[in-house]
Amino acid sequence: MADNSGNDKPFVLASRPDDEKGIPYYGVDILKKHVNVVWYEDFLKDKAKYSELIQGVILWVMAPRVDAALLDALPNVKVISNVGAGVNFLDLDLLSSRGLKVCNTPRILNETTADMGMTLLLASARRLLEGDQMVRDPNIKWQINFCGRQVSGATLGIVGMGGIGYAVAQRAHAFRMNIFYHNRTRRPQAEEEAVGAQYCASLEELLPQCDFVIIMTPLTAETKGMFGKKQFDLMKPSSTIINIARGGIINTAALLEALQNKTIAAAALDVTDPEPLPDDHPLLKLQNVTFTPHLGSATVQTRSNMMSLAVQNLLDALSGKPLVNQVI
Ligand SMILES: O=CC(=O)O
Repeated sequence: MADNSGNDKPFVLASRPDDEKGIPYYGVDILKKHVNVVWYEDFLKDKAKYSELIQGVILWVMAPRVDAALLDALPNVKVISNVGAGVNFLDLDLLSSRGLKVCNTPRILNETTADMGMTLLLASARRLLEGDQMVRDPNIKWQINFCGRQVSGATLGIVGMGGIGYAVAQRAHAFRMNIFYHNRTRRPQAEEEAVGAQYCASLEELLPQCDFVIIMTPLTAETKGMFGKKQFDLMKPSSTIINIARGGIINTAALLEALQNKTIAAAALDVTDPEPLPDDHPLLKLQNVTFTPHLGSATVQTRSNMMSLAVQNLLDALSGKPLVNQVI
């Protein structure tokens, strides 16, 4: 492509590294090797300079926000390339009505995200953060009889048996957990001896049996608010809910009530609705909730791989090559 930069790399819009959701330094290096980066803030300051040049947008942790106003200002944009698997935050109808391609980076984050799912499960079960606080804080009495909940041999329910769900099941199997799963379609591979998960056709069947329930399903119109009062009422009072998918799958008010009323024992949340939670949100006051700030795929190795794949997707889309990771 001819441009005024003295090279043939396409111009691509992205979020600046010092933004809250900006690209980290290792991502910037990968990006700059292959494209001319226009930082979103620079674009906002001088739209006339960049509008016509920009052919693609790289989305890092859902930023920058792609809406009709942005697309109106980018007449030559052809592809939106997401560094991540879930694209629930994009208006796919709008993007397809404008003839744009959307790509994502599924699969390469499965193992890392499953590691995080198990990390949250273990941390919540064994009260890791409360124990850490107890050791550090001179105002909290050090006590050796500070018990958590048993993981080995306990029963895990996996809601959403895609690639990440399967990787969680493999890890849970190594912990000798009994595994149940619920998925729109049955996954025979998960039921084989190597993992030994048992299928439940409904949440009604799955939830009452489980000590831990981990949510791994994408956020769609069908899964939005999938966990509300009715589902928490079906869970054991000693059970823990873990969400490493999207905050909106759980009704936040119902979760708060379930935790406050001891309908369930604990929660471990990598994602919330809203995200982040406002500083004064009552969930933040509860000791039996373990939080992480949407870190499912957050290792430098995996996030670098995701960035490389997203850039490759973008370049393929611009050069008209067949797309492996095309959402629309
Ligand atoms: O949340 C992260 C992703 O969708 O990849």
